Amino acid sequence: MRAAIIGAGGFGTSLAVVLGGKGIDVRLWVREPELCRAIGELRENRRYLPGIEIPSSVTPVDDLRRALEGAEMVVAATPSQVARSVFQEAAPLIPTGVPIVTVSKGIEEGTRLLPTEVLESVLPPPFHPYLAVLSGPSFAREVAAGSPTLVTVAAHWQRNAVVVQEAFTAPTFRCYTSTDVVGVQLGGALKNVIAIGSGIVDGLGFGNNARAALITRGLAEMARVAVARGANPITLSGLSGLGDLVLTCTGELSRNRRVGVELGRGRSLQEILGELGQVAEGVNTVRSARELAHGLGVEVPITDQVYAIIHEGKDPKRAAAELMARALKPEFRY
Ligand SMILES: NC(=O)c1ccc[n+]([C@@H]2O[C@H](COP(=O)([O-])OP(=O)(O)OC[C@H]3O[C@@H](n4cnc5c(N)ncnc54)[C@H](O)[C@@H]3O)[C@@H](O)[C@H]2O)c1
Ligand SMILES: O=P(O)(O)OC[C@H](O)CO
Repeated sequence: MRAAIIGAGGFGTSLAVVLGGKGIDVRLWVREPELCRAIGELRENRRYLPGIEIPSSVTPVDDLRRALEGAEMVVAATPSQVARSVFQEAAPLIPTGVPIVTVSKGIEEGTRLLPTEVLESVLPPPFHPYLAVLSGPSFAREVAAGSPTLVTVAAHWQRNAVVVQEAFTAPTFRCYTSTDVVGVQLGGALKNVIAIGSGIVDGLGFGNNARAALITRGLAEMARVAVARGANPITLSGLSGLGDLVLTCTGELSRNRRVGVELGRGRSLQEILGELGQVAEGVNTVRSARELAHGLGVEVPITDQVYAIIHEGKDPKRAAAELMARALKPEFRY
């Protein structure tokens, strides 16, 4: 099999390691020509995934045409806000009838579209049945290091999900399937916002009770939005909901959580992002998630406060106090 991975950040590179490790012929599209050359020479992506050896079956290329020629599976691994521009250029080069799997976790700004919907809007209709999403608790570094990782592959067409499941499954990378394309993508996108909130809680030094409560009420909020957008609520208790939420809200490797910790400590967003040098999807997703939820008439108090802290400079302590002072209510409305 030949696979094209479009995007050589941490995650695209880690998936190249997984597929390449299975002997799959991988073309890894690297946007930056110098980085592309360095990956080829050093067999390592020192910019986004240092210390991990890239198998010889992975060929880094900086040309989309070379990346996509003869591809039997295409993996879209760019940050979600640039997927549209990259795939507008890639569209005429993608072979027909092959799975196109997005691994981006976000909601496009302005359109509020999910990654598969962005791809649908730039690819002609014959490509649409082949779209899929792979999502779940999967830090790139742990995936590439061979730590056991479990994810979900969702596609409207079950057969397509199975093809992708079989292509990715490896001894340390186990894939489940789903047909809830919306639920799986919203789980992956919205958890980043709650992870920033969880980081803020930790940065403020609030302790374990507060973090557990934030995760639990965050999940309730994610499920409300997802259901209003047509998802099955059970999906949100799966790998791409609860699984990824717990990982990102508690794991030291999470960039979204790190942004939150530093915000909670009182540092400015600009300073934090300047130091990070990688994508923290929740920073943009919080805006689209809030718009999406308000448009659907869904209450998202945590998202609202994370938005106000990030984009309106609200004091995190005041945001926490306002969450605690909300009107009293039953935990669930059965
Ligand atoms: N890193 C992880 O652990 C992980 C795990 C699962 C999913 N994801 C998701 O994968 C997606 C990619 O994240 P990542 O962590 O690999 O990214 P990263 O932060 O490691 O790297 C950023 C990537 O974005 C590319 N990029 C930046 N500006 C661009 C532009 N204008 N046009 C095209 N490409 C541009 C860079 O070339 C680089 O490949 C995100 O949606 C992320 O949520 C990441
Ligand atoms: O580092 P983060 O916060 O972008 O999280 C990475 C992945 O989404 C974890 O599954």
